[in-house]
Amino acid sequence: MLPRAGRAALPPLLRSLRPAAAMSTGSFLVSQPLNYRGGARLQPADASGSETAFEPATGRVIATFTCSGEKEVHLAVQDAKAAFKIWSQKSGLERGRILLEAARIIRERKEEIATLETINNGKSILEARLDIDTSWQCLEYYAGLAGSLAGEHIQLPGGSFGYTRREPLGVCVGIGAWNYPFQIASWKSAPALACGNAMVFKPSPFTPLSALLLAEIYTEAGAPPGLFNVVQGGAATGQLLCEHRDVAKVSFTGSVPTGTKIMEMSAKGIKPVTLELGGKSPLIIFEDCHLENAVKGALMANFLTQGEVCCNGTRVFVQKKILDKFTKQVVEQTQRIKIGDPLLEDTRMGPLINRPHLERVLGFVKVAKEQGAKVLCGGDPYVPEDPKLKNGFFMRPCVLGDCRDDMTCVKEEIFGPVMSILSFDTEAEVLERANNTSFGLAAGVFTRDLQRAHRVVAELQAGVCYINNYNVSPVELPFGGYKKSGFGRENGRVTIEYYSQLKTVCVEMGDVESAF
Ligand SMILES: NC(=O)c1ccc[n+]([C@@H]2O[C@H](COP(=O)([O-])OP(=O)(O)OC[C@H]3O[C@@H](n4cnc5c(N)ncnc54)[C@H](O)[C@@H]3O)[C@@H](O)[C@H]2O)c1
Ligand SMILES: O=CCc1c[nH]c2ccc(O)cc12
Repeated sequence: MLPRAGRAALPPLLRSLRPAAAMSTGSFLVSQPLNYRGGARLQPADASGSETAFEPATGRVIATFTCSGEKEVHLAVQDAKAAFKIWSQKSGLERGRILLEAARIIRERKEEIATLETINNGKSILEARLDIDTSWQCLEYYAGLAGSLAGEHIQLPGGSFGYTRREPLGVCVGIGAWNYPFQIASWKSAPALACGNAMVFKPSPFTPLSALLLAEIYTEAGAPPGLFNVVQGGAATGQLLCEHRDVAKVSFTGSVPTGTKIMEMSAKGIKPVTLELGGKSPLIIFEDCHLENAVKGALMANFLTQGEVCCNGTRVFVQKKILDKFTKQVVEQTQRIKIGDPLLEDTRMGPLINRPHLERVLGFVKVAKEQGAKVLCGGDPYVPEDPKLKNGFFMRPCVLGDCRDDMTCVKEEIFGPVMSILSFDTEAEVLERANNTSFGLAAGVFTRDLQRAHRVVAELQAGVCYINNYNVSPVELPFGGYKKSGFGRENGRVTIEYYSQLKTVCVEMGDVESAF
């Protein structure tokens, strides 16, 4: 085991986060620099504007920070390049050992990281803890794979042979969305580092904080300075990263419009990209399902992280015979969801990410009503009793009935707690309708008929399909989309291929047979 830095060597954010009192709703503030480069937190060398981060539960500003300009982005990439030289020479086993140590530290600090995530994102502490679990599990998983990365040996005529080497790409850029800040940083960095790459990560400017903890943890675990760097900023900073000539790959999680721009920029530099984009996923409930599980599945498919989840099954197709019974139970359970201070143990839904996003989601509900959908519950702003939450970005989770395929709420990604219920008659009909979208991230089926379940998922145009469950994401399984929901995968063995390149070596054991 490599030596760990002592507690006294801990950088300031980590230490400042330790006192529990500073980690309660309505009191957390950050004033330290939020960039991380070369193994230390620092102010960026130059600026491209500034941003503010909020605590969604109270509407308070918790951090104001400088967005990185061209110089800072360049320095971060250079630091990553220097670290890459050292890191890529280590054996997979050595890299795996450091990832394992980082996973252990994340587990040890789970409560602190989850609390920070809840304060900055608004998701319930219960969910934040699960996110952190999936994060350290991801590091453990790729730590395990790192030691077994290998090429092939291929026998050729006359004793000659060839072999392949799986080599890292170099400096990889990760660009994240705000809904799973720590998890996105972990899911991108773990496979990248396991393969021998270095990374510069840019979080969403709405959630700049938790990626810094990950950076500090990698350093504490023994990663060379510069191996994992954090630059803060929005579109301009992201663009500088994508266009930098020393960046070998971009892995992006976010919206389709931004994904399109990232792909255009990467195309100019012939850089491989992974795009984890949006969705409007179908969840199909057949009349022979286990109803209680299907109802639970529909809530899981729609209301985690206030509905701000890319793979949510927001088009809930229910076979006619069970429509009324299913809808009644879904509405009853949705109305029981406890909304409030996300740091309280019994809260199950916190605030949305910010005021403009809340207004946007409420706007979708308004349009749905105008287009003939029936609001069966929620869909309005919510003001918790606790006075410190009166400026928070809360709404009540919404179930829309009488939905049709041509409605805006059924066609567009809302990214909030709004479930649209649609009815159907036959398997062929529902498959046709479920696939009638330009997205293809996820899909779900609830049925007791195993043959039907597999027949239906084989026809669904989606990268991730669930049978009799929804929104579980074990790190062993690849995750990613079809169609406009993106390409490339995160998690699972296959992601190694997205963070490495194959070199073929051809070895001649005889004389050269020249054609000349
Ligand atoms: N498929 C997935 O795994 C997944 C996961 C989470 C979120 N999402 C999607 O992300 C969206 C919500 O997240 P968001 O609002 O943060 O998305 P977004 O596309 O607005 O921003 C994502 C990231 O890209 C950066 N960015 C913005 N413009 C850029 C540019 N021109 N060049 C480089 N970087 C740029 C942002 O600063 C942010 O860090 C939803 O559509 C959701 O479905 C998808
Ligand atoms: O929000 C969409 C799905 C998701 C949940 N956690 C992560 C982490 C990294 C991603 O690229 C996507 C997701």
